[in-house]
Amino acid sequence: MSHKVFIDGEAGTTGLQIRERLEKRPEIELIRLSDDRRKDTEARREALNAADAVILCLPDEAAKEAVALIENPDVAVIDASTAHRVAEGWAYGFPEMTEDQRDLIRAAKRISNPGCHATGFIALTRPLVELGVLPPFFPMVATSLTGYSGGGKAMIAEFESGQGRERIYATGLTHKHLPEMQLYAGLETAPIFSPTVANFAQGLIVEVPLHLWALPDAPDLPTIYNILSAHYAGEPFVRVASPEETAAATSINGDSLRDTNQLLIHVFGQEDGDTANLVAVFDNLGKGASGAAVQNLNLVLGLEETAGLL
Ligand SMILES: NC(=O)C1=CN([C@@H]2O[C@H](COP(=O)(O)OP(=O)(O)OC[C@H]3O[C@@H](n4cnc5c(N)ncnc54)[C@H](OP(=O)(O)O)[C@@H]3O)[C@@H](O)[C@H]2O)C=CC1
Ligand SMILES: CC(=O)N[C@@H](CCC(=O)OP(=O)(O)O)C(=O)O
Repeated sequence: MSHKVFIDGEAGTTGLQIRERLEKRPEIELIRLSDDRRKDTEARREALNAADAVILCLPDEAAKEAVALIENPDVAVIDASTAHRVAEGWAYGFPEMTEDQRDLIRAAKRISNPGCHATGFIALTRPLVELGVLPPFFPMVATSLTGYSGGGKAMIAEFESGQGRERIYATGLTHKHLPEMQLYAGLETAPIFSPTVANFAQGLIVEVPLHLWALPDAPDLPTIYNILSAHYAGEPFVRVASPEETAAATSINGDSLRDTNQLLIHVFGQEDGDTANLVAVFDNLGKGASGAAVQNLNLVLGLEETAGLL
């Protein structure tokens, strides 16, 4: 049986990578609009209502408009934008987050694809909050190093023209991923979050440093490792590096998982030390966007979760 899928925003950075992952799959029939019709409201309305699933790879306002154009109750929507990440009635598209999240996604008609930075932060913290090792009131700090494709077509053009400069941004401490980071990590306050965009195309490293001594029960490093490693055991796309692998990783390149849907976690620190640095490495356009969207699509269409993904 073939499944009709429409990617609204197919010509953009995220959309293009989703198309590349889907067009090789015989069980998926892509509904496509010609270049002169891809922003035409009536053409989009028709495509949005004719699909079994649609993936929105649009700016927030256009994503909201697309959802409003859908009248067919059978259409499943996966929104890659920030528009619905903490909205009522939308399932958060991070299947590995908790035990029941995968089933929530399978049953949902409205799925929000997580933000790239948020994916790393939540992956590192939610299992610890869930088990009470990280209390919800704990003041958190996170940084991120992202490839420039995270800024879409405009930022790609800036860096590829040679004009792009590495920089910290979101300096007002109001990054658009803060609400989803707080909500889905299970925290009472948002983290202080400082991202850096660097001169490589695709990849992301999120870091969450922790003073273990300041946590209520002062857990040691092996406790943190064991919780994360048990939480992600058996996951096809999220892996916690063994202590030996982490000890050997004296530096990490931002683009080391480029073109995959993998997310690799390191728990850095000394076994008997009282500080830790939790690190998540992945592709901002893989597990941080397009790969994650395809994983969610597979779930919502009842297909093999790993189909078409590395
Ligand atoms: N890049 C990334 O790493 C990530 C991006 N996202 C999110 O995914 C969404 C898309 O981002 P990204 O792919 O980077 O952005 P791009 O700017 O690369 O692509 C956006 C696409 O949407 C098209 N578009 C804009 N308005 C409309 C409209 N009204 N109707 C139809 N098409 C429209 C644009 O057309 P045109 O080509 O004419 O400009 C463009 O092709 C955003 O919400 C972004 O926040 C999420 C996670 C990661
Ligand atoms: C380099 C850069 O600008 N990156 C974007 C994140 C892209 C992304 O994942 O966020 P959305 O899905 O929420 O758009 C940013 O930090 O705002």
